[in-house]
Amino acid sequence: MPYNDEWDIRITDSSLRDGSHHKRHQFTVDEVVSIVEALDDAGVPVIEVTHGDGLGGSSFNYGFSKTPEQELIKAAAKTAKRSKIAFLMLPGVGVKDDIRESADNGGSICRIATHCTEADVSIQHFGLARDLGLETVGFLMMSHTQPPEALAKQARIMADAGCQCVYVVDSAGALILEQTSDRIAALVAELGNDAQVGFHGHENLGLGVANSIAAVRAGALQIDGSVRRFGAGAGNTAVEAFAAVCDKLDIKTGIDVMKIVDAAEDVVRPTMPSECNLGRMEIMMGYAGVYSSFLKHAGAQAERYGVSGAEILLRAGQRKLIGGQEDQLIDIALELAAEKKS
Ligand SMILES: C[C@H](O)CC(=O)C(=O)O
Ligand SMILES: [Mn+2]
Repeated sequence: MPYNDEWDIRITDSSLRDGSHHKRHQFTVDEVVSIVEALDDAGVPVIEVTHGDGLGGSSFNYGFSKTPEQELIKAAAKTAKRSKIAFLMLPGVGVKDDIRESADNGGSICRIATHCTEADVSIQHFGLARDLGLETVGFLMMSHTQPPEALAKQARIMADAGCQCVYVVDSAGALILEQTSDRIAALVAELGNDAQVGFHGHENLGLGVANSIAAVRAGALQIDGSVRRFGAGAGNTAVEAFAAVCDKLDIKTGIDVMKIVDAAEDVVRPTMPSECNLGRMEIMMGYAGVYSSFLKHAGAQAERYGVSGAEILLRAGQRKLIGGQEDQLIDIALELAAEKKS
């Protein structure tokens, strides 16, 4: 079943949220306005704008924002003519008042993210979002760590709480083709008509676009990406490449391929501090199953303690660290430094 009359699937661009990790949360209002203008004009249906770690993420632990995220959400909503503006919140990092403020500032899609075994912490937030008349999306982060059946049970908790689309979130860019489609298929089977299923990919093993196509073939109706891959780790599925592939496969996205490739090159790239690399640290994240937003934190600790960033990430994967445990990267760096001395 297609998403609606216009699209077979709906694409959400996350460059102004997931890209915030790569930019160390330094977006300005002018940058947000120029990116939203270009994406809106290219037909991107949804644009997500928030601190990389969601509402309330601006902090010592995650990194302070240059511009308050509510100003960015407001500017995005004022600029967009057709695109809807989404925002992300992680219960505990953000609070319910952040959702109310984002809605007041023009955000219309509330995306609630939890670790993929802890969907129950999202229940009250989905309730609030629906009461406010917002569209709702649920994010099961680090989905590679759980088998399809376990993820489907967590998706059911979100759907029963009022979530209208549950995402398999490959936070570590660790899923490989069938591992993606098996998870999507399990959620589709569990949710039926109760909620849609989505996929959020990362490029740490170079599989973002291929995994997203596998997800669509397994029944996903919503797909995330970031123009120019502007996201954490090696970045997200490139929206422009994915839109082009969909066009060739006759999957309707509503995105104008010529306009989105221009937006990627001429508007988004100049706002990026650098291209999102697929170097040894990023590959290690996909290989070891590490949360993509750990990249900058691991890099900083590697430099501070004179140890290998790739080693830090490998150990983070072995310890199965999850979002919120950024401080443990310091312990690992200290441990590696001590081993180096002895
Ligand atoms: C808060 C995270 O950055 C959410 C996300 O994009 C992911 O887990 O991937
Ligand atoms: Mn992500």
